[in-house]
Amino acid sequence: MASRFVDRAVIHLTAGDGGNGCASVHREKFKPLGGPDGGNGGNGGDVLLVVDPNVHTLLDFHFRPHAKAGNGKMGQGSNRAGAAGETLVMKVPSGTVVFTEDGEMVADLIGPGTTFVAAQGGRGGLGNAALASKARKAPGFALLGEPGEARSLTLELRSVADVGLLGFPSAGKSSLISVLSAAKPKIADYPFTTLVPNLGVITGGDTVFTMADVPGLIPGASEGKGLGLDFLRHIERCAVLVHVVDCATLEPGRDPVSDVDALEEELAKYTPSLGGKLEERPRVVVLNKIDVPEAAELAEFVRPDFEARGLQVFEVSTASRKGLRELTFALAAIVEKYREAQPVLEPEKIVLRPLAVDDSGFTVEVDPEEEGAFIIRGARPERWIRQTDFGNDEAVGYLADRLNRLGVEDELAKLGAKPGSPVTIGDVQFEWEPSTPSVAVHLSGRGTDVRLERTDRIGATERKEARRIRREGTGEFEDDLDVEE
Ligand SMILES: Nc1nc2c(ncn2[C@@H]2O[C@H](COP(=O)(O)OP(=O)(O)OP(=O)(O)O)[C@@H](O)[C@H]2O)c(=O)[nH]1
Ligand SMILES: [Mg+2]
Repeated sequence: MASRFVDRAVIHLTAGDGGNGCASVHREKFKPLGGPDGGNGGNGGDVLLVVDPNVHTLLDFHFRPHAKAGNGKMGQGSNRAGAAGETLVMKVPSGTVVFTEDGEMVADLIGPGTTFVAAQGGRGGLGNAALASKARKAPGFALLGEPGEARSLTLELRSVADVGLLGFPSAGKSSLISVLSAAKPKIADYPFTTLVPNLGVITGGDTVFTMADVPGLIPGASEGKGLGLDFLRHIERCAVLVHVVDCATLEPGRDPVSDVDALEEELAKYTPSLGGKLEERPRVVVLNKIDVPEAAELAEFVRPDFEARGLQVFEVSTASRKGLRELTFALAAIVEKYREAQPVLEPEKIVLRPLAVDDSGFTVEVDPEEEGAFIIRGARPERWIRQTDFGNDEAVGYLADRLNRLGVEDELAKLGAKPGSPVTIGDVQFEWEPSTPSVAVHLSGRGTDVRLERTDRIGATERKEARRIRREGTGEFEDDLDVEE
């Protein structure tokens, strides 16, 4: 029998790459030297996790843990933007909690439609039309699309049930759900029948509530015995915990009071990762199997012990269906009370995006591994590196201008960088060439494309068009551009 608990899955997601921008020059009959008209590349598709009410387990991810969204298409001439890459939607059950590889919780997805942007598509690169400016009238280059984000995430399912059942294996937890609701979980006389929590919907008077049954718990579970404590995350959200006690067990050393005590001891060792404390959750005791005469006697005998602890006690038999009505109504009342005390949470259609961080800064440090070398860090410089086609001198010149304008050069000079000092940004290392006036002239931003007439004046209309493309195409780039007009 598999002892693996399946409501946890590690998935590997790759968002789509952004399409490259296009460097193109407008051509018309009798007017061979037109302005730049290369379109922007399309953004890569995101990978989204979306809560779907028809999905109940994470099992699918177990078998198919890899997923990739569509790439953005390249921009083209005549100002044609590349199509955006297709978004990939992965359907998850309500109650899915998402963790990063470092174990940091990044999303807790509850309610149909709740969406988490799990991996962001790379931005498309700007085409040369959008890069045109007064100083760089006909750029002979375009920006590369950025690679899509690649991430490994751990998904964990925590039921959003109102009532959580606890009990030794074979106490009758699954049986109880099956007689109280329409759920038909697997019931058998061997322990650990339940490997995946079952969920049942129960009606008590005007109250409709859910009940989750979790795999049997045994002493030592907190050290990993049996199925361990992993599945306790399923009851973290429950309004009330129900101890289901087998009063008919013939196992030596077991009786209702010590069973409950043993499980309470294990519970105390579990730290809910969603916060809150399980100790504070209300509990009731269900003494099961009273259709067996000895069990009925035992139940009657131990009832006062539990009541003395302030616990509500119900004697039931899922076999002869005794005591179920009372139990149902009592649970409905506790759930009602709990709901009234909770702030109303309607997370319809919530979209969780990674936090927007301030990416304007950068740092320059001495490279600890290479003498006389430097490392530049920062979201913008690193992005600019990814956008640069290093096979194109003009594109490299544009990068140098951007870095210079950000203040990277000043900072390097301050730290004592010399011409030729190795400088690393992201995945790329190059030799630092300070833009002395002569260099600056060399990288003046004029088109180096032989088809371009360098004196060609760019008209106001073209500049306006470039602005429009920037705005409409990939507006998010605005602050990245160092276009002086
Ligand atoms: N006589 C009697 N047997 C019962 C009653 N309730 C459950 N059983 C039996 O107890 C056994 C275990 O029942 P389950 O509902 O599978 O128990 P469980 O607590 O879900 O067990 P695990 O999933 O293994 O933790 C089965 O053989 C049931 O038929 C009852 O009220 N009376
Ligand atoms: Mg069961």
